[in-house]
Amino acid sequence: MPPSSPSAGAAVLWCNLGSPAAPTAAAVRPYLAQFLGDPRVVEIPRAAWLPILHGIILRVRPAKSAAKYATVWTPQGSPLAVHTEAQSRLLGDGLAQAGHGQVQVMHAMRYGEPSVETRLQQLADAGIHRVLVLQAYPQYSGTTTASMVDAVNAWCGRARRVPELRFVADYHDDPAYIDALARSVERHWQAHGRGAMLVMSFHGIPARNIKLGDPYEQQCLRTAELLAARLGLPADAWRATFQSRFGAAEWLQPYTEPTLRELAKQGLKSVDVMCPGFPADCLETLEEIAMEAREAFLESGGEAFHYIPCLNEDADWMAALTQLAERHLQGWPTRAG
Ligand SMILES: C=CC1=C(C)c2cc3[nH]c(cc4nc(cc5[nH]c(cc1n2)c(C)c5CCC(=O)O)C(CCC(=O)O)=C4C)c(C)c3C=C
Ligand SMILES: [Fe+2]
Ligand SMILES: [Fe+2]
Repeated sequence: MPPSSPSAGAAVLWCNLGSPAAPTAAAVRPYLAQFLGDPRVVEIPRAAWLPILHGIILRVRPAKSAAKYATVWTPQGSPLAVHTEAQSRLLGDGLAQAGHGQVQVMHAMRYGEPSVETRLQQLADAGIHRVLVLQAYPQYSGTTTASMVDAVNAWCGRARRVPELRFVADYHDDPAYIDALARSVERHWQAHGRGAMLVMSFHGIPARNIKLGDPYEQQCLRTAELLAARLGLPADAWRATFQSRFGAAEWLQPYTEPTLRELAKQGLKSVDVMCPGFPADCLETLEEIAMEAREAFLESGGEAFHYIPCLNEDADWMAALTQLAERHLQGWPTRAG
């Protein structure tokens, strides 16, 4: 298809946060510089924040983060990158099977590679001028979802031919997403038995963002309520918590690890922990939850900690994602012939 053809189908860009290129301080430093230099992520005035970021944080954190990444890294790369790429391939297969053979699916990362900019340029070079931006963030947050839109807009700001664009803001209450999560919990219970409580841990954000209008907390709580209802859990059998606090400011509460410690001290012996806001396992789930939070629970008197993996390449989840993409592709030329 020549690059200027007006009917070269459409593309889905499956976007996730991204990982460093390697679990080394040298590779983590530029990744963190890009991530923590994003004004959507840290909303402290630049003049105050950049000296702290470059003078303190980027001197200390890369080595510590790299050591954590090393504990979860796979021969194929970071778990987040491996799962995101596989999901993109499976979404392409799902759309092709549903008859949308003209849709090209690619994955892109907000920080690191393959960047949103790289992918938009590749699509433009291939003559594709309709792009559906679908993000691996079921719950909307300005820190993540809007930041991805910024990256798309940054490329568009330099492009001569701007593609027709669609963004999916969130799918926190999508019945097929909730159902895929529920089935993954049920499968886990069948294989490993059922803990006395299900803790659903979401990535945190600063509490201030909520006061300024970010719907993230409300959407996380809605996901958790819908999932608990779908599983038939009474109110005292589940909790929604927030993890990965960064810095000294107040973040969304209750915090995951202190909650797990507290529950264990109150006599809870067994717990199932899952991370419904992360479609792909990553540092924050495999290291912070499945390793660190486990240790905290067991240290505090808990006896059985079961981590329920993220949806990753789960078939129900991939079907849910395919349906979501199909709904948002409507009206675009997606079928051959
Ligand atoms: C200042 C801070 C941060 C905000 C706000 C934030 C929001 C946020 N993040 C995710 C998803 C992920 N975050 C991941 C890693 C990670 N997050 C922060 C900081 C903030 N996140 C840092 C500094 C890091 C890097 C690791 C570290 O040094 O601690 C990841 C994992 C990436 C990987 O490579 O595995 C994900 C995924 C969401 C969904 C979110 C807001 C809703
Ligand atoms: Fe994060
Ligand atoms: Fe973390």
